[in-house]
Amino acid sequence: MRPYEELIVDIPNYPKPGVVFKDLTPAFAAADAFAAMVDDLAAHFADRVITKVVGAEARGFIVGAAVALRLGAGFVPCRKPGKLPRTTLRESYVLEYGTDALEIHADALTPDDVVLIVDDLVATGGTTTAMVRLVRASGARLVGFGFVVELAFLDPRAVIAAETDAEVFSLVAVD
Ligand SMILES: O=P(O)(O)OC[C@H]1O[C@H](OP(=O)(O)OP(=O)(O)O)[C@H](O)[C@@H]1O
Ligand SMILES: Nc1ncnc2[nH]cnc12
Repeated sequence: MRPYEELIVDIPNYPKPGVVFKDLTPAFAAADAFAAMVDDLAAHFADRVITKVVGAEARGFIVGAAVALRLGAGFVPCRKPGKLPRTTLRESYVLEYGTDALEIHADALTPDDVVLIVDDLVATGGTTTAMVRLVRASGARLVGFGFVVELAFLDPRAVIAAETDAEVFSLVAVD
């Protein structure tokens, strides 16, 4: 078992009844576990020339920025509405426990960029779908997805496959 796996804590009925929340903060806080997580994600994509990692507020920033550093790529944030100061593109999405929208700076990616989307967790695939659409609208080329946790029982791969054939890689699958 990799060191981060045993540090992911299940919180039943958070943030609402019926949801089992996967708390990754202990795995971020342990230096060896955090390093292993970032190294395992980066290693999987190390043979690709990735120019930008795209990640979503807020937990996607923690993993995404670290993976970007390991890959020698830049990091581009997707933020909740109203947080980015310049002209943005916006996409709405549905969460396991609500709805929201994400924005990206309109000039953050160019058609020359090769993009990896990174997040701590994929559940319904709603957040990921919004990021795919923002990357596409930016004109960049999406090559893959790296997730720490995939809630496979929600079948996010089917949702992602409806958008793109880019590779999906997860470190921990929850069936
Ligand atoms: O696949 P989905 O159903 O879209 O869910 C996955 C998203 O949910 C969490 O973020 P959340 O929106 O809770 O925001 P946070 O990172 O600010 O806590 C997680 O970090 C993913 O981005
Ligand atoms: N079950 C869950 N645990 C942690 N983050 C989430 N984001 C969406 N669903 C989640």
